[in-house]
Amino acid sequence: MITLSSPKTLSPFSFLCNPIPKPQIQNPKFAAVTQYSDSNSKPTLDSDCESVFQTERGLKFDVGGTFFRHESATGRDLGVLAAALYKKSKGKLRVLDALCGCGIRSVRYLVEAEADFVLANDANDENKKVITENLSQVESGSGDEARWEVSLTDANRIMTECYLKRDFFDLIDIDSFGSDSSFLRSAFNALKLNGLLYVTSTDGFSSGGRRPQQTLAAYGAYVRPMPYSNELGLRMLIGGAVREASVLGYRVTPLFSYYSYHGPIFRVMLRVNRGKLPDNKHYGFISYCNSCGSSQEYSWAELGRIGCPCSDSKVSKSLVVSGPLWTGPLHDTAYITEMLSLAEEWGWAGIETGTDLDKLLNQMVAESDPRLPFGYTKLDEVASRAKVNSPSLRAVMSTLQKEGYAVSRSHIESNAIKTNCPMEDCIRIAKQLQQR
Ligand SMILES: C[S@@+](CC[C@H](N)C(=O)[O-])C[C@H]1O[C@@H](n2cnc3c(N)ncnc32)[C@H](O)[C@@H]1O
Repeated sequence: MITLSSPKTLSPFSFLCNPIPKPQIQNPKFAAVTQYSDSNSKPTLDSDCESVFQTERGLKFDVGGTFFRHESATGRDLGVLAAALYKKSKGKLRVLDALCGCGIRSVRYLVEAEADFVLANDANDENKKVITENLSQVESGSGDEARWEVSLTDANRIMTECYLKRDFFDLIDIDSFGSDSSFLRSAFNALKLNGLLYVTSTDGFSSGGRRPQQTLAAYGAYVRPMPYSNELGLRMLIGGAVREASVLGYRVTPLFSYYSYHGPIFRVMLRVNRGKLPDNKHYGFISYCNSCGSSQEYSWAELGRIGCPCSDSKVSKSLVVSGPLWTGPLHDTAYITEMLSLAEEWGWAGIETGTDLDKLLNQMVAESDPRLPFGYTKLDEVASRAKVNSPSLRAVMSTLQKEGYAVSRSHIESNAIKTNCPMEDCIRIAKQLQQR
């Protein structure tokens, strides 16, 4: 039962006295607002509609002039599921929503994941009214019993303040514009051991390999153009977190990795523990040969053998290399399976959007098959190399399975497959299918 009460605002921090410049708030053309009506809970995207909407669970949100993206709803759904699993297993959940916008995630963490406490922070003090009004749907409590607080400061500042007070969180959500890398270190510091860090990037240009100097600065990875750029984006994000975590003596494990072309948005849920990655396991390099279309992974120890079997010369103009990046699993299968059962138990089909969460989570389970390699193979690329029309996804997958290869769809690219079948055999199969 949600009751109304007055909000409590976090006091300013006197000892961190450098004034933080007001962040550049993008005036987003994407911030079209979704309106839900009581009669029809399916949203319609319409930038002219009112800025108030209601979720299927009766929560009302005013997005006011805040940055609100309807398309981020699936990312919010996944975050809430993970938070609820954490609460179920640990019995306690304290969340820091470090860039909360209108506070929609904060409310959802409180009501749907039953968080004990949420600190909702946003640097834009013009958002205060909207955030507090939205959070006022949940009783605020007071003192040790406080269920939520609002803070209006820079995310790094609030996380550093919490760390210095030894006030640690079970889950920190960093939903930033562009790259989140500047928030990582203070987020690790403010997180409990075994806690969850939900990080974001909306930097599709960089993962496309068009700004290698920028990816080097932000994520410590030199990223070049490769056909599976959106998976590179996720791996670059995780790799950046691996690097930052190891500076502090932590290691991260991805629980799920989610890409959406709306934005685009790259979101990764990481579990953070003390310790280093053994021998830089899963933190290495990937090569792609533009000539033959094959990809290969290399650990740091294998850097000396970078090359493509299709070329006599080791250094080929056709070969591009990106890294270091996360080369390990994008998802923890057991964890996604738990998320799936919870979504089913709740009767969830995407609480805000009606998205088919079951389908998404099932695809994530399928693409977690340990036999499947880095990247995905776009069927258009296969068709172009085979000089045939693009084959049907279903026919290619069924042929690959019959030939004993591992294969799955990719939640990242609809007309692509993940497979351990070499490109030359994919080309052969595409030609055979064309002849039928
Ligand atoms: C992508 S929006 C957040 C959307 C929100 N989490 C949601 O689910 O709808 C990013 C927010 O970060 C805030 N912001 C930008 N820079 C910040 C900073 N350095 N510290 C804290 N908040 C910041 C902006 O005011 C904006 O509301």
